[in-house]
Amino acid sequence: MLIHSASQLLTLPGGPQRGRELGRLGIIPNGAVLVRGGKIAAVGSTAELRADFPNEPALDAGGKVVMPGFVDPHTHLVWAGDRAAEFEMRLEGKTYLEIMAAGGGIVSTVRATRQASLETLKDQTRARMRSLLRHGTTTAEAKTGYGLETQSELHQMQVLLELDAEGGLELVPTFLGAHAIPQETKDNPQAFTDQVVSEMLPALHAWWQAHGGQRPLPYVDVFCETGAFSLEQSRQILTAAKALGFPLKIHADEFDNLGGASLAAELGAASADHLVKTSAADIAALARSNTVAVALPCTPFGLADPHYTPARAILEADGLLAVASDINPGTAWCESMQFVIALACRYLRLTPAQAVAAATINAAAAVGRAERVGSLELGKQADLLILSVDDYRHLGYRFGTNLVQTVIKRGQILPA
Ligand SMILES: N=CN[C@@H](CCC(=O)O)C(=O)O
Ligand SMILES: [Zn+2]
Repeated sequence: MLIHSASQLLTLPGGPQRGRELGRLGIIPNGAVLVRGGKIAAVGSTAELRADFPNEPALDAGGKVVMPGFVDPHTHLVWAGDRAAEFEMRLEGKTYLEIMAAGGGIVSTVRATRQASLETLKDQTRARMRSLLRHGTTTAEAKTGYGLETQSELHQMQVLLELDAEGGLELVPTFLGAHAIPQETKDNPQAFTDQVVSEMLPALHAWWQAHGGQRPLPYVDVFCETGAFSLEQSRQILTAAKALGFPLKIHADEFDNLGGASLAAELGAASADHLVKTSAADIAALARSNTVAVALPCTPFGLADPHYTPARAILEADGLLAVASDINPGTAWCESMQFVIALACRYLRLTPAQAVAAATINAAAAVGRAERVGSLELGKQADLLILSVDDYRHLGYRFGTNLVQTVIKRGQILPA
């Protein structure tokens, strides 16, 4: 299939974009892309590709933007129920950490999720996945983390693998058994940390040998935060995971600066996420590493908190920056990377070009898939979008409407 007559074909060439390089879109005006066998077979001008492939079935992009599908590198997609009541409590003055300390927050979603059957969890998660796809996300990282005990966490992992196997939105699984301290051990975070290390991670490893098929091991993540896991406990969990061969991620500096970003850099984690209260020393450590800094602007927006990730400082330091939705039932039920881009332009002070690169090729790097998705380059997976606009800067500029007209996943046009 030859997709032609794109006003702007955004190719995002040359791999992940560090520091001031961020925003290299590789725009081909009046561009075209040849898709064969679910992969990108050629990119160029419409005139060139039409001359070279005259008999190829054609799809007219109609003078609109064509670009890679968004990669959402941080989601909590699997949960049951909702927390609308907590939203209201926050508006009335309670903080997220206060609600969490009083037995609400993450553990209240844990109660609902533990009770839900596999089919219920799949149905509720599938509905969100479809919405992500309609908004242009073609690959998403997805975390467990609403079980907080081995069987329930593995149940959520099973949901993720089964939904991924259905096709459509492609999922990159992450194990987040260390998402919060469960009610059972709420006065003893160290006991739960020890349980994650000695029971959950080995069980996950064994489960993966039986159920993971050919897939690489999933990421292991931890919520390093006041009221969740301390820096030392996070180190214990991530070090144990690394020893078992798992690739790593961390939630760091959402509310307090505990040093989780430096820990991520030291352990070679794929990403460190949130990074709102990150110190200059942590930023420098990240910038010296290949750990991607993942900003989640929907989260402070969702909490009506004025503090956002210091994205410009990360870029000045020559760090790798990506953006993600952080979709979750507590702080940020947002299915749209377009909205993430709109927030990133305003609150992270990124240009639309920087935000687009942070939501595609750099986001792919944050989930270890930069060789396969996130750009339109020869041999990569044909995951692409046709927008309803002729200038990519409408991403960021406009918000609250879906500017994605057509989604193509592995070369297949998805039903609208
Ligand atoms: N901060 C920790 N985890 C999620 C929130 C999850 C929830 O509140 O249910 C986050 O990344 O924002
Ligand atoms: Zn998260």
